[in-house]
Amino acid sequence: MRLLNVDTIDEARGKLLENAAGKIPGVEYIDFSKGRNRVLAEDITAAENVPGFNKSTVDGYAVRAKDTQGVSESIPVFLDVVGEVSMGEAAAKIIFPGQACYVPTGGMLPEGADSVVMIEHTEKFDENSIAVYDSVSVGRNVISAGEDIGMGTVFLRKGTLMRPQDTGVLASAGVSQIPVFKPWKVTVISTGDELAGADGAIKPGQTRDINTHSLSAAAEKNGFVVAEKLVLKDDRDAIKNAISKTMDVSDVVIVSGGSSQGDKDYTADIMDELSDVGVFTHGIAVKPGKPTILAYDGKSGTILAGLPGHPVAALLIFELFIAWLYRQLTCQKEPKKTIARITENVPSAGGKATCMPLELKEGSDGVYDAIPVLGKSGLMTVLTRADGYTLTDTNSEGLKQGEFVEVTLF
Ligand SMILES: Nc1nc2c(c(=O)[nH]1)N[C@H]1C(S)=C(S)[C@@H](COP(=O)(O)OP(=O)(O)OC[C@H]3O[C@@H](n4cnc5c(N)ncnc54)[C@H](O)[C@@H]3O)O[C@H]1N2
Ligand code: MOO
Repeated sequence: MRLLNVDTIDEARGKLLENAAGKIPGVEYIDFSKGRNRVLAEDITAAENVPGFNKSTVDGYAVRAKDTQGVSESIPVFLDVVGEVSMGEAAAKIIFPGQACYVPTGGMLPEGADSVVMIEHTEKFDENSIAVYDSVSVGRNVISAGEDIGMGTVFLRKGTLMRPQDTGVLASAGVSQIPVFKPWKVTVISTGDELAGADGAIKPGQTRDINTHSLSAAAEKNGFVVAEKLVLKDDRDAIKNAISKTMDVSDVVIVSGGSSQGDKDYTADIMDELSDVGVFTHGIAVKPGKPTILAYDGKSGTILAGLPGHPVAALLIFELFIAWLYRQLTCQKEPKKTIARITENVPSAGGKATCMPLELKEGSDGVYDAIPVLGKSGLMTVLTRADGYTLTDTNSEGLKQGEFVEVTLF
């Protein structure tokens, strides 16, 4: 009997991290506006205050708050209007007690003013004065200089996966070039005599190639660059040649199919032959994905991953190991999780962690119900129906109806 000597998920991750510790991606500087989905390689410190001046958040009159103490709709205070601030220009006047200055929303507060009364709470009294019918406190209707970001403070951390709001905050602070981790170059090789393309009719016994496309899409989703996509027959030499060639131009070479124990399952042997560290994991205690192969070649600095041919397993294992490793090496946070209530019992896979796809529906009490999407790992719709997955412990007895679990969203 040839049984795989399986690692737990944590053991396999530990070995991956240890062997690929040198794979921390290099750093490149790019225009901040092109940063979406890239990962910051350094903390970003503000070289200027944001905003750079005390800024009104309303159209109104800049005043000294003290002057409006005790004021109400029936007891106004009369202030002299000494001028008007223009948008985009420095406020020239100084506001002394008893004075006010018109300021538009976004305009700069004149020196001496510490608050703004909204225009609708004032009335023109004569050419040069207003009646104020509202009492304001210091800072009212004002964003203070540096309130958003103080000069010299770190406002984005290394490891941030850039979202639109991060692009916005960089713009606000005048940071035009940002250091980001270089994306890994990933080659995706699908193997199998049965594989056919997406176009045209297929013959009985053929299967349309899914993994080349889904794994390339997963690579791109994680910010990687797909170096090559190849679809090969179960031909040992052809597979070996392809892996050997693409190792020179890739950080990761993924081979889907041929990971198991069949007569034509060459992937593990080939990866072992081509890498100096060799295969350090063949078999992981996870369902789906048990036959996964992990190897490392220190000479070329290539991670070799043999993913199971079953498309659901291939995609989940990519996320659990390859995307996870990149996140670890680039100091990223793990994807957000939500809590949801399992709607039915799901038995455990016996000594294996289960990566269970789940569909989320909002329950009557506002808490998410998590409906297990049951189905074999050869059925791609299992993942299209799912909103995320939960990962059970290796020794778990399974999921119990009504139990709350953490769901990682896709
Ligand atoms: N005797 C055993 N057989 C199998 C075991 C086992 O432990 N003992 N494990 C099963 C599990 S679990 C998995 S997962 C698969 C892994 O198989 P391979 O990685 O060797 O992949 P193949 O045999 O080549 O293919 C499996 C299945 O997936 C389809 N496939 C493969 N590549 C693609 C692709 N690019 N796009 C779409 N579908 C693909 C292929 O046609 C097969 O149906 O082994 C089990 N067997
Ligand atoms: O790994 Mo297999 O994916 O359990 O189907």
